Amino acid sequence: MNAKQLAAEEAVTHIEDGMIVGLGTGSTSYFAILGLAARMKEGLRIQAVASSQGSEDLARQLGIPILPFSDIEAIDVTIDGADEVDENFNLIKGGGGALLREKILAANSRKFIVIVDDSKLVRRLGAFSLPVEIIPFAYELTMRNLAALDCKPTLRSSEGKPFVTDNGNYIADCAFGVIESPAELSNRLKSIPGVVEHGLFVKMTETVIVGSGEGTIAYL
Ligand SMILES: O=C(CO)[C@H](O)[C@H](O)COP(=O)(O)O
Repeated sequence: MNAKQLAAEEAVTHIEDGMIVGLGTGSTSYFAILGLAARMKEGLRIQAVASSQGSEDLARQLGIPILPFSDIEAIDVTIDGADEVDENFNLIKGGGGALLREKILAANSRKFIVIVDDSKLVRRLGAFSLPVEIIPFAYELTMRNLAALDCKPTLRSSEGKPFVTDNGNYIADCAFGVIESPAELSNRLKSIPGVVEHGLFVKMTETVIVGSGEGTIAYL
């Protein structure tokens, strides 16, 4: 079993009958969705909400019921991956482009479990370019305002065209280098008109499960 799968399968053991589960996005969350479906085959009863169309489609294929948001008050547990986790449990997310929906799910969850392989652990965030979701209108100006925060923004592309999120927006991947203060940068990014959301998750989780290539699982 690979490191991502190990972390994902451990996270799934936290899910109990009757829970509403938030489904993350990405290759680690993929294993969590498979793990939930496997537990449902053994009798677990859950309902879910998803952070991307891809995760929703996968869940439906596997028979995991997806609820409309109008039917829920809160999410019991969300399980999701991350691109970087620092020593204070701050995260960079959005490598898969789903950061906006992922943050909405995490912010509305009683518990947010982050699952990663050990390559994602860093002392300080920033080696991974920070994904920032921006609206397409005047995105060139928004990118200039991002660059003024002392980073190098690159418009994410796919097959020669701008990558478009599930929300119809673009992603600017911003190379900051070491991020000294995630909380301060979060506020500065949110103050730029045209920025919808960014991939800094500041103090949003208390549970990080790490799988390693040696087959071990650790809770941070
Ligand atoms: O934030 C995400 C998607 O927007 C993912 O959780 C993050 O990119 C990690 O991906 P993976 O599990 O494939 O390594």
